Amino acid sequence: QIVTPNRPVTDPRSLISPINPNARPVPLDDLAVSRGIRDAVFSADGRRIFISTNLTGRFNIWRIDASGSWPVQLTQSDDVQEGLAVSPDGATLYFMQDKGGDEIHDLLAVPTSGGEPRNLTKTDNIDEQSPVVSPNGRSIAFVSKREEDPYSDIALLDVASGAVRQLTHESEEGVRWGVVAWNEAGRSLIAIRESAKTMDSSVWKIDVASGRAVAVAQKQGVQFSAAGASADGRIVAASTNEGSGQTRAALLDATTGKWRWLKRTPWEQTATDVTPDGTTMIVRTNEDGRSSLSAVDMASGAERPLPLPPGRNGTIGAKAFSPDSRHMLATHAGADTPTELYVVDLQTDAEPRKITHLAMASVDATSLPKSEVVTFRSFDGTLVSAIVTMPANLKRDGNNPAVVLPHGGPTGQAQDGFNRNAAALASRGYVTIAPNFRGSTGYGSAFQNANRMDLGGGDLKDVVAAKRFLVDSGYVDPNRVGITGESYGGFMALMAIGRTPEEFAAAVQSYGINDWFALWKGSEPFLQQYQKGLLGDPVNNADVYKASSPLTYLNRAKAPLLSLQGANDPRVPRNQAEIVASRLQSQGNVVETIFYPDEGHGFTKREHQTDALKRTIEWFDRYLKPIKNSASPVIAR
Ligand SMILES: CSCC[C@H](NC=O)C(=O)N[C@@H](Cc1ccccc1)C(=O)O
Repeated sequence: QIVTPNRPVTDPRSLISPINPNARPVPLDDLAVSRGIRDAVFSADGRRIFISTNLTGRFNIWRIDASGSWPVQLTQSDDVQEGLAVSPDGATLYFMQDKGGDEIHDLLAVPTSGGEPRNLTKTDNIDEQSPVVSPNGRSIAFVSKREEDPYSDIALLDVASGAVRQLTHESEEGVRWGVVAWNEAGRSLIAIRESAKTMDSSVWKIDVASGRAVAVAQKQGVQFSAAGASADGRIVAASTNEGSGQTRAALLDATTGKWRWLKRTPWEQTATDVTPDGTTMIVRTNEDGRSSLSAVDMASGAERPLPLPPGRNGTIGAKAFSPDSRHMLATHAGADTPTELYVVDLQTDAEPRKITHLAMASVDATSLPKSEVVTFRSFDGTLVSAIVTMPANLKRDGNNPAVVLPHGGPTGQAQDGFNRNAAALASRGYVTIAPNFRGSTGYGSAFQNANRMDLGGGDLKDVVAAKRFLVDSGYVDPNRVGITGESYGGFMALMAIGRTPEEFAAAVQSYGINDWFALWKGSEPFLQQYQKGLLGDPVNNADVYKASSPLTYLNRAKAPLLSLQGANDPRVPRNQAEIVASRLQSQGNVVETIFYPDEGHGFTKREHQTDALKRTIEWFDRYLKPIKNSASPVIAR
């Protein structure tokens, strides 16, 4: 049994389908057309906000007045544009862009008044990401990774000449650097160095002139991160999992090494941002998938909760603040509330101002199903939490269909925000459950590491325990439960139909892993290190790779499978889905595979998002819902 934050176990019979005369299936086109946000920043004078959003079906950059206005489109492209950063003189907006989801980004610049974007890097085999502009506007710090390297570095771009200087010189496989903030009026940078293999991370201060890097917080087996520093660079807004294994935020005195902790909580607490004046640290507390924000005075340590409604709350972008440090951009979402952008006043308790209206009018809290966080004991007694989205107007008669939604990563977490699949399914009568199986983040390092060398073992048993929790509620028919997920969630769906063929009656997997060894051979070197961290060395641990691969169990699969796959996916390439399809076809199983052109790891183009959502719902309707006028399900089991 793995120790996680103590919380009460939920009685499955306490789940209740509410009576709601307004409840109706949310139109799938309306759900798919409801826009998302990838990034947002204030302009240099604080009067405007730049947002990367897909109003047109493509993630381009739009400009609005900070007081609220009709959005003006600044850039257009079929490719995703994000990583926004504004020059201090307010004239230029920097951003990053890849090609068809290939994850090899360039840095670009566009005049904030509009005009032709200029490609600043133009490198086909170097990924340049996450620009952060120096206080004098002359340099841009960014993360740079050559395609063939198993590590990434920080580099500086001289804005006037376009010359690039490498600031760090990493040599350890699987290590990547990240820029946190410019410090000491531009003389130094605060940076993070993290290992994809061990997940250790450390905080560094880098002298910009000499490139000399000094560790501010570093220890083997420990994660340290930082969000920024006070104006004099002395107090660092930091987080660490040292000791308990659970992440805690603190104010770290970089000169004495002394940590000043916030009030204790068993839940994951992370320093996410520091205001430009260096006085206030923003902290996000993630209580079992529900996150809240607070502002902490960096001199006194006094903490003040920010008045966002319960749900999934966070800051957005590398620079979430107005230049006067008074206002902050935050996102809020809930099961019945699609993600929107808010301006929070850090000096008053005024209600945050919603400045986007991204959702269609029909995607609205009066008709959308609600969620609740539940906890159950898994096979070995370990506490596992999950987000249940419950349809309205169900009878507790054990006849309803359900779908389990495992998340990606595996180092990730299902959170109590807006989930398109959950909203579409639950508004059509499916009970959904998104379990935080072992391997998830948010419950401490012992839980996070508990599926290493055992992918699709104990974590799959947690997923099956989530299904049984729903069945024990009395609402769900155990023979009408499906499973769907993306990436690692797709892997879970494949593993589930192969290893536990009696449990799931239909599956939809999106860009999931089928064969870890084949994936490792074709992966770029940095991802190879992440995989080594999860499964060990592929040659010495060939048996672990085999035992953890769905391919090993597909001969036992019975459930009809729909696979959705980006044709350009650089993380889980299309041949993973092709091999699943040919194996299942040769066995006579029902299998259908759809490839989306110009898409990488995740579908970003509206027509593909719409198609994927519609096919997913149709698949489950076909295989999990009873034939009209008949009591038996469509598939013979
Ligand atoms: C430090 S690299 C992290 C990779 C990332 N994991 C996040 O938790 C990721 O891309 N995971 C994929 C699954 C995957 C795992 C290993 C190799 C390729 C893909 C995901 O999105 O679930």
